[in-house]
Amino acid sequence: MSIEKYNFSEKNILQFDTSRHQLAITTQGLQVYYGNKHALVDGDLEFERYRITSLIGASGSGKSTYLRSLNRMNDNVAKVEGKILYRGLDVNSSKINVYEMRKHIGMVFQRPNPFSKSIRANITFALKEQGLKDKKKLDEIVEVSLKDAALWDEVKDDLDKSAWSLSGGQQQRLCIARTIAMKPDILLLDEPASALDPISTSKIEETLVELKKRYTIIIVTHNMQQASRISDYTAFFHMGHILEYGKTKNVFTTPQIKATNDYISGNFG
Ligand SMILES: Nc1ncnc2c1ncn2[C@@H]1O[C@H](COP(=O)(O)OP(=O)(O)OP(=O)(O)O)[C@@H](O)[C@H]1O
Repeated sequence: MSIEKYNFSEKNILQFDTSRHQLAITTQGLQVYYGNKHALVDGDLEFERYRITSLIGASGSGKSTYLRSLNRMNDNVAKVEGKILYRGLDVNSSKINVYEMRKHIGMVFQRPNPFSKSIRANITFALKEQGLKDKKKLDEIVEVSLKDAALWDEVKDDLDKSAWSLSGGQQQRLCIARTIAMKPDILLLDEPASALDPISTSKIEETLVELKKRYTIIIVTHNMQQASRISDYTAFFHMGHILEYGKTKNVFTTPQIKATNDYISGNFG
């Protein structure tokens, strides 16, 4: 398939045939440099569709660098080499329309960052920018997205209140709702609960486990309990290398290498 600029639309990318394609996204030979700093040395991973994969490892090991490369958040910040294969296209190609691609591969950041707008407008803003005007349709997307992010019951009577009136945990679920309103295939989350209290954290975790029925989720986390509670697969990063990858249960109970064992048992990092 040729990759021309602006062709990242549904009709131009491969449709998933779930009987044949089990992988949502794959990276091959991904390497990232910040100037002379070789922050990601060998980023080869495959992400199974409709699963949660945790990226774990000590501070500075390259987890966020890897995650942010998956939807080109490192453009203009770092040099990214290698392939990111998604539905027949290389996301890392200079010919990709990054704006369109991010509708398919969405990201939620560490700190909740709702727009300074109403709860409703946080969800409808990008949709309206894209030309969706039908109020009924917009209302429907607001409701479905907030329900999917497990926030609807808490905010349904306050949709026109400022998003900033919400608690940190609610703001983060609003950011998840805002991202899934674009109907992405893949959700990237960079420590989405690290700034939240334990109750908000467990709500986010429950939400993610529900969401994996329809989305492929890749999450950076420092919280080992969180990784083992919610993820199907875990990748262990160490000094820019992905040293271990496998089913979460196996990585946590029978790690294959000492560095993984040391990290998950708290001996370093
Ligand atoms: N914008 C940047 N400019 C220069 N160096 C950077 C930049 N971002 C990250 N790095 C460096 O790249 C390496 C990997 O950082 P990265 O943030 O990916 O690690 P991490 O495993 O996600 O760490 P943490 O868990 O602390 O977020 C580190 O040495 C970091 O200092």
